[in-house]
Amino acid sequence: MTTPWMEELTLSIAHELPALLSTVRTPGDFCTAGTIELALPRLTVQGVGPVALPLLPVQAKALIAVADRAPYGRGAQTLVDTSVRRTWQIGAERVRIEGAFWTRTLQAIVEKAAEGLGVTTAATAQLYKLLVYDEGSFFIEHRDTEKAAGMFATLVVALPSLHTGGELVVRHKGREVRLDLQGPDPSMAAFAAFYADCVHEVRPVTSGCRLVLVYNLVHEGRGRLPQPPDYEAETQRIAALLAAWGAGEWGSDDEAPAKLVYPLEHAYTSAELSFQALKGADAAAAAVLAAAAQRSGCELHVALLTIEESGSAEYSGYGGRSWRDNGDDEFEIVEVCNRSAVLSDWRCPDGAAAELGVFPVEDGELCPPDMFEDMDPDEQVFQEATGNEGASFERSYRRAALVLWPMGRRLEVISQAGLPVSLPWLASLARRWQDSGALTDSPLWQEAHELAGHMLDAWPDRADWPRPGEAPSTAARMLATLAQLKDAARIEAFLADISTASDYGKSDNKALLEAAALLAPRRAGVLIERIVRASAAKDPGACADLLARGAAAPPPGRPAPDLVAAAGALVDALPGDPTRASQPPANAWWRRQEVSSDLIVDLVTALERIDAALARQAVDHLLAWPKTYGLDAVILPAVRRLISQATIRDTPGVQRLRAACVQHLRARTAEPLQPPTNWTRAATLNCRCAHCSELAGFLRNPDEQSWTLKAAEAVRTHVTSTMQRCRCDLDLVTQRRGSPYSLICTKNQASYERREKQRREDLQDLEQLA
Ligand SMILES: O=C(O)CCC(=O)C(=O)O
Ligand SMILES: [Fe+2]
Repeated sequence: MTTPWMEELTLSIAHELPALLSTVRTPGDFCTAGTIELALPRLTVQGVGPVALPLLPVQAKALIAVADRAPYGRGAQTLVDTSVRRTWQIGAERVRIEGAFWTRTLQAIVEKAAEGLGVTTAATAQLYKLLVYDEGSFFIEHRDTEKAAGMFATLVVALPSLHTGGELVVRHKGREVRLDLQGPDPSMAAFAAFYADCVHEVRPVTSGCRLVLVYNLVHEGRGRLPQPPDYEAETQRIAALLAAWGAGEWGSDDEAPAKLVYPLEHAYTSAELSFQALKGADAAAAAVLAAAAQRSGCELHVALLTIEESGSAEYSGYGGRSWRDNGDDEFEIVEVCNRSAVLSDWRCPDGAAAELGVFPVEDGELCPPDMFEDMDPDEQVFQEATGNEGASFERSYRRAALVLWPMGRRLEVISQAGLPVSLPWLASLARRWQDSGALTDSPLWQEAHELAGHMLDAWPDRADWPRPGEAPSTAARMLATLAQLKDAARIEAFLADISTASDYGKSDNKALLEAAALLAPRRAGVLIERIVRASAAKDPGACADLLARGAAAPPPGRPAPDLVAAAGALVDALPGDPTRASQPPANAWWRRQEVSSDLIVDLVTALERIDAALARQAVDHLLAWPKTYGLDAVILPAVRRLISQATIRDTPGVQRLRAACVQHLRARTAEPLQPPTNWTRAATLNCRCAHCSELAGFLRNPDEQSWTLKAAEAVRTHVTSTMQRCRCDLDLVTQRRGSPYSLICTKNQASYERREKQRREDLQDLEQLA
């Protein structure tokens, strides 16, 4: 529902969100942490001397020997109480830390800390103490007292020293961060900084020794002390906006975008993309959006946005908005004809990669929708005009973007991304549901059921056409997943739907029947009949395979589908009789495949199991149209296979086909078969030109074995092709001597040899069949 004022403003949420975010410019939080490369400094402690890093246990002992028990402040007093604070301290005046790189390292730490805290004015770090935490040391929750004028935060730098435990926990306004300040490597130092009014504690060290330098971060100059950036008001307004979006108050699901894509300002490569690596205003926007998304039930990711555009351009020597192409020519863009926008390389707020794949960006999802109008493309190429085409251009933009959607529309977003994304997603839900052993009322199943519903609503007419060979189609993968989920309602809807789709193929059959087995046999039969009616004319082989599989033993514990009607539909659509209405139109865009013996085997096997009368009718048809169902090419190979199967061998249909083959073979074996007694050979040629007539005379001549045709190449080629077309009993050799060359033709008895081979095969077949 749209409220009246929204109609007036005609603003979309894709305008409103960036407007609110535009005031959020400074990143920063109450606490920040990081690691930095550390060129080892020279650390000297009065009473101990030089201290090696990483810290050695003997030197930890030596440090403790010269250290004091650290006190804690209570009101104006400082007290030592090892039940409140148990750690060792060495005052700054007894610690020297130097080295060629140290000043630079500390400077970099202070800069990073200041940025993380959102401090834009200059800050310096003053060493306060060196703290040594041996096993069992800790510091309970406290706030630091202001130890120097202008101090606004505490900076802790952990020096390389092996230990476990000792995490620093910082709390502020109901939020908490827990930091393990142990560099990942001895050449790294970890640091943390937090505003002075934050409550913090150090958890007990459970082994080893924790060694930290504590600094006061001091504000230079006059003016108000830095404060943690507070975008609470913005966060609240954005959270309210997002909540309204999720509740449909910015328009129904059809009107309001399902997701929002907010491009960032800085450039990031795919490798460096993460919430943690965002800079400046990007980091600020991400932090506010992350908090607002969490409060309003939205999911937030960062991803790479790629926009590609192409269209027409014009050569322009003058003004206007134009770009200089690498040469001297100037072009102006006339019209953007194609635009594609996709998201990839997803990351979660916690830094993990999200396996989401490539998502399209739909109209109305970019924030703001016109953001690319003023932006320079990352790449732009102009193509000069050619003879029949005007000048054109291609360009692309690449930006990191924050992407969010209401949790309630997540499945819609995934299905909107298309089958390459939604199908694996559904399969993973199904697998997880099956592994969990849960029932169909579990949330996981419901989620899968809902996603499948979205996918069926958007199922493409031809999911993946043309389809690569025998790979299972997307339809088959969908059906297998629905069968895994035992989702009878969606299977039913899907089978009713794909029955008219033109991309059904043989490789779908297994999945199709496994899914159909979850339906009532009668209903399964009706749906299978529809599929056969829609596909039999185009692919009778696939339909025959479907019926043969369906008529075979059903999966254990499942009734067989009722296939009589589907079988009838296939028999009606069998190819052959050109007067049948079910025959494909002459202008069909597909070409029917040749009838194969597979079709006959499947057809007869299926029909003999499903309905004897239909089997009889089908066999009548096969024998009535020998041009389509050639006895030698199709029927005989099928019969050989059919009689090798004990369960089908003796059925009436197979017996009739066998009898027809036997009759055909007997007739052929009765014909006389003798080798030629002289040089006369068959001379029925399909050309009467002078050369071919001369050839015919030679073939008929009982006394001539060889003939030489000395003629130009064109003539030799022509006569050769006649001989090949008419399968003359001749061996050919070209004699490359003299001009023109000569074609020497020598008679053989190839046709007799072919017949003789055929005879041997026929006799073998007869022995097997009769
Ligand atoms: O050891 C730390 O990480 C913090 C120490 C601390 O809180 C303090 O010295 O006040
Ligand atoms: Fe402290």
